[in-house]
Amino acid sequence: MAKSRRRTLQRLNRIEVLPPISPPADPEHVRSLITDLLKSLGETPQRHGLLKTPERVAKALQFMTRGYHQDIDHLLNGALFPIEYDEMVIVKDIDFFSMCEHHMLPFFGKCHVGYLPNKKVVGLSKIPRVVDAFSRRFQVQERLTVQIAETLQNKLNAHGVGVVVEARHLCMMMRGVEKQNTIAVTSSMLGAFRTQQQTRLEFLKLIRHRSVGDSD
Ligand SMILES: Nc1nc2c(ncn2[C@@H]2O[C@H](COP(=O)(O)OP(=O)(O)OP(=O)(O)O)[C@@H](O)[C@H]2O)c(=O)[nH]1
Ligand SMILES: [Zn+2]
Repeated sequence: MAKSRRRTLQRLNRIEVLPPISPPADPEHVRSLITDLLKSLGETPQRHGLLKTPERVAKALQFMTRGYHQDIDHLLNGALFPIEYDEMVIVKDIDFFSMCEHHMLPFFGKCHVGYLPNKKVVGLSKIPRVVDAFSRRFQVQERLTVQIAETLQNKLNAHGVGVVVEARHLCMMMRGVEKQNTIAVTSSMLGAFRTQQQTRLEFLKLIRHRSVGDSD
């Protein structure tokens, strides 16, 4: 099989193996698990300060993992516009928060997205929404990066997509190797962003460029 076809199939496969949309967790069950967790860690869940903690944690976890219940098609449908614009579109400095799947601790930072439209553009706000849908889950940074890029490529049928994610991982800061200033950078370059060096360089230059509204 030709190399490029194998690569395309691998890409499609990765999209197809996205976890299905799951129903929201039962809050009562999560609350009791948190109570047990507190007990196991040596706490007394009945003491005053902890009485509402399981409920608060259940709510917080539900919020921080809401990506599992988001339908990307639904999210993008209605915001794909047939517009003749064939220059690069970039939405950069998108703040995100995710949770590392190894330690269930946050990793967070910025995501930069660029694409070369092919007869249609997507509503600008939908790009951060896609970033949120994939980051609000238990993740590794590499998979997050690829899922954002491949979803946009797939849904927009773009000439190319580039995604760069820069993040700090609390599992490397507050435990483990304890490095406070380390930033992990990942990227996924598809289509023209992979095959044309000039396109990739333009994207990388523009995401480094100082933005409107930035202070001096
Ligand atoms: N590639 C990748 N690794 C990650 C990510 N988040 C956390 N990790 C790493 O996952 C690895 C898990 O390694 P293990 O040796 O199984 O776990 P550990 O003993 O807790 O590792 P330390 O963090 O080194 O203490 C660590 O090296 C983490 O830094 C991520 O998004 N991408
Ligand atoms: Zn981790």
